[in-house]
Amino acid sequence: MGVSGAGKSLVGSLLARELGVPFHEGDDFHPAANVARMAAGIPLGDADRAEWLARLAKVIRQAADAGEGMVLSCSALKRRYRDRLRAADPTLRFACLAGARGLLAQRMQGRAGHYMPLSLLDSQLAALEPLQDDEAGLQLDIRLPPAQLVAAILARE
Ligand SMILES: Nc1ncnc2c1ncn2[C@@H]1O[C@H](COP(=O)(O)OP(=O)(O)O)[C@@H](O)[C@H]1O
Ligand SMILES: O=C(O)[C@H](O)[C@@H](O)[C@H](O)[C@H](O)COP(=O)(O)O
Repeated sequence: MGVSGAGKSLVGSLLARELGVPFHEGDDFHPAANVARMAAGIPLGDADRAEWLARLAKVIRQAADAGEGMVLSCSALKRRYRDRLRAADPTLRFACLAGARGLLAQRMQGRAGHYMPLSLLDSQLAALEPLQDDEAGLQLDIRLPPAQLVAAILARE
């Protein structure tokens, strides 16, 4: 989890590979209208994210019911979004990728062909509610190289 540019897709896919489990890219579950909003520079609100979260919860529940592990990259910016996802699998754990605005902006600008404009970074940071003490998971510093981030997550397995 984390704001745009935090490294969810990169770190999540590497983690899934290490674990030998499927990787799901949360962005792929946004309704087309959400992608259009973001591409137009309009931040998503709670109502926009409801269907997306329902789709993510379904993926989580299916894996849990099958007794299979998986890694899902998704922003999950607010506590209540994470509660919604945890309801699908109470054993869900979150790795929160966190860092400074400057580095996030640099990383957003450094990737090509993504619909998410840099202008939405501040709204993402404003919406972000960090992991709370009673939420299973860990917070990670995005200044670390991807392999070290993966190792830190695996060390908590
Ligand atoms: N820890 C890291 N160190 C160096 N580059 C990174 C790191 N994490 C991500 N990146 C790069 O930053 C950009 C944004 O990462 P990405 O995984 O697309 O973020 P998100 O999915 O959270 O939006 C990508 O170009 C990615 O390769
Ligand atoms: O809840 C949201 O507002 C979105 O999920 C958002 O956080 C996400 O960042 C975009 O979908 C762009 O995707 P990237 O995070 O891959 O840039």
